[in-house]
Amino acid sequence: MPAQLLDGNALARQIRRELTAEVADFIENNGVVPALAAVLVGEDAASQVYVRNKRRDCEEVGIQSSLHRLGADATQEELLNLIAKLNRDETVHGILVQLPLPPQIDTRVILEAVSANKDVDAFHPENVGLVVQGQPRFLPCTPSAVQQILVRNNVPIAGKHVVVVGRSDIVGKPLAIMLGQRGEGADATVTLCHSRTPDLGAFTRQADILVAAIGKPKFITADMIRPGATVIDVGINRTDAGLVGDVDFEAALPVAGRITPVPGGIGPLTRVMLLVNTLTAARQLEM
Ligand SMILES: Nc1nc(=O)c2c([nH]1)NC[C@@H]1CN(c3ccc(C(=O)N[C@@H](CCC(=O)O)C(=O)O)cc3)C=[N+]21
Repeated sequence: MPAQLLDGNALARQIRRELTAEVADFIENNGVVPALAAVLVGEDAASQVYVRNKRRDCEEVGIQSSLHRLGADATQEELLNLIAKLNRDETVHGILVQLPLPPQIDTRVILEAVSANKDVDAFHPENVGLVVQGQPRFLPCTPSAVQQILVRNNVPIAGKHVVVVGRSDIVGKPLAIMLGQRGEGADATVTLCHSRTPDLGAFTRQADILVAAIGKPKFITADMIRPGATVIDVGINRTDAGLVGDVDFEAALPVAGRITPVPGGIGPLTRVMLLVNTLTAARQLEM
């Protein structure tokens, strides 16, 4: 039997429906519309598409969104000034600085400048620390998307062996921490593998849940998957053949027990988590 598809588009739609009601309630009770400010620096084509999609998502659930653009030659000071203005603006609850930033700008400096209370990406060191301590203010969007697609599809996590491949600050590292945490949707035994892991297949074949977050097209091949395992593909790789994940999907399908497609898997859910965090930010700031 081929793998069950874990449909990120369908789940994203369902969560947006739930959020629409919660946002309406919030507006009725507080007389304030939750608002996200997106900051886009430069002309990167993919970034423009992402930001447009995020704003469309906001509109669908009743969250206000604004777009703040700077040219590709913007200085760090200009960007810091814009962020300071958005930090002070009481009508803005969430701030998202789309990555990557141009080379003349120090990304760490920028991510630290965003008010931790408005940091809906959860990239600020204070918010990273709170996640590590199990007291999150916001959950990082892609790791949260992975956790939610598992939980909402009743994939058992507690006591299972999760193998995460890829140790980035925005996906692999926080995800490994979250799934290994004590509590709901967690309590897994987690192995974090990366580019310096020798005999990677020996690790991935032990996974009940295998998460591919490497950023290399079709890097995870069928022989690296334990039969029946749940395979979560976080990869978004633009190739001549279109958008492909980090997993060789066609080859994995007859081996895996469950699998997320690309597109239509973790990507759309990641965007939903930004909406969730924006509502959370509005609740915390308007209390
Ligand atoms: N501050 C910041 N926060 C981010 O969360 C952030 C970022 N910068 N920079 C870039 C990455 C990438 N990312 C994606 C989100 C959704 C899809 C997504 O919706 N993907 C669709 C396909 C969309 C398409 O065709 O490109 C899918 O997988 O079905 C993809 C990629 C968020 N990122």
